[in-house]
Amino acid sequence: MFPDEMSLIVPDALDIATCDRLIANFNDRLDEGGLVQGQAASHIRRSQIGWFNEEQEPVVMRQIVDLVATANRTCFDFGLTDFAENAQIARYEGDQRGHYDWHSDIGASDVARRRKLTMVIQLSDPTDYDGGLLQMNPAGHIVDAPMARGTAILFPSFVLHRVAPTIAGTRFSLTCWVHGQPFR
Ligand SMILES: O=C(O)CCC(=O)C(=O)O
Ligand SMILES: [Fe+2]
Repeated sequence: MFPDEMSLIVPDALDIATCDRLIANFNDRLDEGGLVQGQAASHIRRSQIGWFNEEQEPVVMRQIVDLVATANRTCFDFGLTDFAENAQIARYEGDQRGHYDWHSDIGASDVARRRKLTMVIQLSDPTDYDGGLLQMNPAGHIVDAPMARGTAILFPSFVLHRVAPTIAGTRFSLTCWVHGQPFR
């Protein structure tokens, strides 16, 4: 069964304590994101990002792997083979109007062309920021992602999505990609 509106919502993918811990661990270790071919492209993306792997966060990665396996088996049925990139933590600041303009996650690089499934987890409480909405445009209309803390949103990596400008407070997210043979 392919999910409605192309995206699958999984509430409570991470518990609140884990969201808090990831935010606290990463908050002072994030660097400016949104470099496009080495150039700052703040009109496309303004956020600070960091990365973690299975060694650094074994429990979180295990939860993600299990969740993705179930989601793929029950909904997407894509040919997924590996997690070829580390997981990303991003921070969008209201006083910088943190955002990420409309894009697909499938890119030209060797790794980005193998992205098939994208998963975003909402790490922040919705009362901690205004704006900063994750939105998808799977079929010519905009679908807002749920904001509840710990909720995972999974969608095919070719689906257009954005983070609308954050206008107050701070939003943190966790994003990872699952890879396989490029779509054909
Ligand atoms: O932070 C988010 O909610 C989405 C991030 C994203 O789309 C990306 O890193 O490709
Ligand atoms: Fe994205």
